[in-house]
Amino acid sequence: MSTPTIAFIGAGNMARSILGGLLESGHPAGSLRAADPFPDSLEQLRALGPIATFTDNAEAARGADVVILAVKPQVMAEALSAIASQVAENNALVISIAAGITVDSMRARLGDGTAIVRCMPNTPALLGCGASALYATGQVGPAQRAHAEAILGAVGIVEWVDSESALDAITALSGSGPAYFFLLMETMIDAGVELGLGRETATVMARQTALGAARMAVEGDVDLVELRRRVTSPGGTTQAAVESFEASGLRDTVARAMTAAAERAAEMARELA
Ligand SMILES: NC(=O)C1=CN([C@@H]2O[C@H](COP(=O)(O)OP(=O)(O)OC[C@H]3O[C@@H](n4cnc5c(N)ncnc54)[C@H](OP(=O)(O)O)[C@@H]3O)[C@@H](O)[C@H]2O)C=CC1
Ligand SMILES: O=C(O)[C@@H]1CCC=N1
Repeated sequence: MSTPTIAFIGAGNMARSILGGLLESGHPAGSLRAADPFPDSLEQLRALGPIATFTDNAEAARGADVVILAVKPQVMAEALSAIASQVAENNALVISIAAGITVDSMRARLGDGTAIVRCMPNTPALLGCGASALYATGQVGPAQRAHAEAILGAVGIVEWVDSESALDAITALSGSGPAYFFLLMETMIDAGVELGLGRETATVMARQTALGAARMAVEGDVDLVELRRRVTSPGGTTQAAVESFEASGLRDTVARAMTAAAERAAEMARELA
């Protein structure tokens, strides 16, 4: 597979993590560029490697094989208009990581024939352990598909989905998901403090417990129910806690929260169309 020239439009958190992963995986810096109106963000990217940077989106997109849209949904329309003619000229693959920006709304600004991949990554991409779901339009060829998979694969696992609407559910699960785990950890720390622990001790123990649990969930091939069973001694402390969670409706609470996230993704798609 030839090395594609990749242009990032938007040089914020997600661009930084994906670009950093590409450099670490051996992608040559000379084939990477980025644009952002704010020089400070560009400087942070240049600290990762000698990439070309621009304050003009069209200049960054000129001649690129892949253009990655890593801006907030609210500025997407402006960014799409800026890159449209460069994308058409070069038959570039456009990858959008923005929540709630549909293929249709991108096509309206880029043209119907544009090869588009919509992607939903997550912030653990910063550490190379992200989870990204990808959806490709019919215009995306096999080589472009392989490029998209290699780019997001540089910062974690990649799953293809075969319907665009699945991305709303993915956003609710893994896109927003890291925040759910952080919230649970915050509440565990607060509860530990209520039970008499110092905040520092509670924080250290909660963080390491999350790390240990996550590694057990991912690294072994034991299913989650069995892993939970192994912690739960009959009539013991874990059973008391889990019964309390179940009685409080934890499963419904999580399902309602994820439904709210998925509905918000669909609503953003309508607002930003
Ligand atoms: N954060 C997350 O957990 C996830 C985010 N996403 C999606 O990723 C996208 C980027 O998010 P994130 O990296 O967190 O956001 P950031 O705000 O960190 O990055 C966006 C960058 O784009 C810059 N920018 C603003 N206007 C323009 C413009 N017209 N042209 C080019 N660049 C511009 C911003 O500058 P300034 O900040 O100064 O405005 C900022 O540096 C969003 O669409 C989001 O939906 C997807 C999955 C997970
Ligand atoms: O909260 C958001 O809208 C973005 C998308 C997924 C994570 N952050």
